[in-house]
Amino acid sequence: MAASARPRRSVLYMPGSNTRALEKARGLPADGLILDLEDAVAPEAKEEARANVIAATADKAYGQREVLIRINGLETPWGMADAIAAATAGADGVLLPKVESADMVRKVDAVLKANGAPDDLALWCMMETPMGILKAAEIAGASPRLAGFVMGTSDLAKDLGCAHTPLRLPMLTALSTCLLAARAHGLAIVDGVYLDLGDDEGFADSCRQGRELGFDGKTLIHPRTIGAANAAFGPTEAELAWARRIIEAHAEAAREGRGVVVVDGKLVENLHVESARRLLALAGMIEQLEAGNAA
Ligand SMILES: CC(C)(COP(=O)(O)OP(=O)(O)OC[C@H]1O[C@@H](n2cnc3c(N)ncnc32)[C@H](O)[C@@H]1OP(=O)(O)O)[C@@H](O)C(=O)NCCC(=O)NCCSC(=O)C[C@H](O)C(=O)O
Ligand SMILES: [Mg+2]
Repeated sequence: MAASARPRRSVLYMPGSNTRALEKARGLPADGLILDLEDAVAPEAKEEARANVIAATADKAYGQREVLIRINGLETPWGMADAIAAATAGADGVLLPKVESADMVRKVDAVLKANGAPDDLALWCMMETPMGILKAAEIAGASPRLAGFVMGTSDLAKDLGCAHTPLRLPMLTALSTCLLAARAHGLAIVDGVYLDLGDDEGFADSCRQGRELGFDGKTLIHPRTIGAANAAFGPTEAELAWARRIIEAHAEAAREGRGVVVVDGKLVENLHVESARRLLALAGMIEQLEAGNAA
């Protein structure tokens, strides 16, 4: 499954054990939600968290927000039961942690299929270990169900032994490797979390960097950061105006038999027009999503 085109500017994690957060997310302006059964949930709360998450997704109360369930790995005591429960929970996708091989993806895919998962249930992979990063291309092509990658920069920093600095210089190779693999296979890709909830400026810089690198959006740990992520990864009015201008100017040039045109001193070719059309389409989808969620 190539990633469906939809806004993924802000994707908020919440622990499946936190019923207040699961409830609160119904009214939050995040494009996507990750209902977590893995690292945010203590071992003694795993069963209860699974039941909470299944109840929350069965309710269909998250509107048009994209809902992913992050299960525990199949090698853990909870992973198999999580995958079986998630198969028919009504979520948009299942997010598999610490993926290190195509085989891991195929095993979960098989469990989902054997347990009645609909064909359009997407599979997403956390990219967060050195081996996973080295195998990114193989993982990205592992299953037709695969729709996207989520960067797990906290686990990655731990395993690399590198500093988790605001602009992530020590992880840039890993981020870019996953971007290359995801885009080569038509997958979506969402950036990792920013851990310092008191550092708004650092958060904004990190979003800007993520967008420049090519990520579709950012994973978040607290609702207070949703607005800034939506602003950083959404098109600005100036970008939309430019997109409309170059589409028009290029169409005019084409009518005159020319393939390129110069607008405000900048060369515009067909590839720029394609990007401009994609941006306008994203803006339309954002408008629709926000209207749907506000209704
Ligand atoms: C970090 C938190 C523990 C803070 O929680 P809390 O103390 O409750 O914060 P606030 O009092 O400021 O909350 C204000 C209201 O917002 C709601 N809230 C808070 N967080 C969330 C959330 N994530 N989703 C939905 N709603 C949320 C509170 O309930 C308050 O509501 P109200 O009662 O109406 O006032 C907490 O934010 C938290 O648990 N965050 C998520 C942590 C998490 O999921 N971590 C795991 C994912 S990160 C990861 O694993 C990355 C990856 O794997 C890697 O390796 O990098
Ligand atoms: Mg992790």
